[in-house]
Amino acid sequence: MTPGFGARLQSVLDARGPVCAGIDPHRSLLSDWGLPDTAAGVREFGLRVVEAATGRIGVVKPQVSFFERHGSRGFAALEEVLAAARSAGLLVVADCKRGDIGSTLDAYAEAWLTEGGPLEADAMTAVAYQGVGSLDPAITRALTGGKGVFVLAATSNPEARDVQTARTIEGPRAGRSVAAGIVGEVRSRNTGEGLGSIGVVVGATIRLVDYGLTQEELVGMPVLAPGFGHQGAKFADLPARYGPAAASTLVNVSRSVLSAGPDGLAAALDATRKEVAECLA
Ligand SMILES: O=C(O)c1cc(=O)[nH]c(=O)n1[C@@H]1O[C@H](COP(=O)(O)O)[C@@H](O)[C@H]1O
Repeated sequence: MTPGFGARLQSVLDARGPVCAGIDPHRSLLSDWGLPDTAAGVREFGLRVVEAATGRIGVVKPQVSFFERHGSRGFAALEEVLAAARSAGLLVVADCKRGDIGSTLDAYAEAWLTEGGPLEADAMTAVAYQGVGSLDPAITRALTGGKGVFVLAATSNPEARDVQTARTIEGPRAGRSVAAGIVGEVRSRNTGEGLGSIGVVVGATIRLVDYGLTQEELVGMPVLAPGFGHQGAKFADLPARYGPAAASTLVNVSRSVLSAGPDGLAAALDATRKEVAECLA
C-alpha cells in the first residue's frame, strides 16, 4: 500500500526539519540571478533551487503562477522542476491554489496528484471558498493515492482578514469563524493514527486568536506556514504562534532565501534550517 502523505511528511520532518523552500521565480529575482524572464529562465531558477535544497531540507514548494506566466513553455519547465525535485527525494507541494465545484476541481486534482502524471507533486494547495466539500474529490484522490492537500484557512495576507474572521450562520460550526470552520472540516477528513494527509495553510503573520482558532485544533494535521521574512513573521515567533502544532508545521521561506542568489542559496538554507531548529528547541 502507498504510504500516506502525512506519514511521509512526518519522516521528512523528523529527518530534515520543517523548512520548506519556495520556488518563486519572481521577475525581479530572475534579474538578480542573471537569468532571463523566459521559460528557460524559470526552469534554470527552479533547478538551482532543487539542487541547493537537496540534502539540506526536505520540502520545496514551487509557486505555479510564476511558471504559468510563460504559458505552455512555462508548464514544460515546471514539469522538469517537479520531476527533478521528486527524484532528488524532496517532497513537493505544488502551490497552485485551486478551487471550484467538485467535478471541475477533480480535474485540477488529477493534474497535480496523479502518480506518473506530467505535473505530479506530493501535495497541492487548494481554496475552500466554494466549501470544503467542493474539495472532496481532491481529498479523496490524496487519501487513496498517498498524496496531500493543504487548504487555505487563515492566510498570511492582511486583505483576507475580513473574510476569514467572518462568523458562519449555519452548519455544524455555526457562530465560529470561517477559518475555524475550514480547519474543523479539514480535521474531520483525517482519520487514523499519526499525522494526517490533509492540512491547512495558517500564515505565520496572524494571531490564531484573532481568527477564532486555537493551537490545539491544528494538532495532528500538517500546517503550511508562509509569511516569514518578507511578510514580516519571525522564526522566533514559531512556538508562541503554533504551540503544540509547531511540531507539524512547515516553515515556508521564499524571497528571504531566494534573494541570497544562486551562489548564496545553499548557505541561506543552512542558516535558516539552523535558526528554525534553535527556535523550536
Ligand atoms: O499557500 C501558500 O503558500 C501561501 C499562503 C498564504 O497565506 N500566503 C502566502 O504567502 N503563500 C505563498 O507563500 C509564498 C510566500 O513567499 P514569500 O513572501 O516570498 O516568503 C508565496 O508563494 C505565496 O503565494
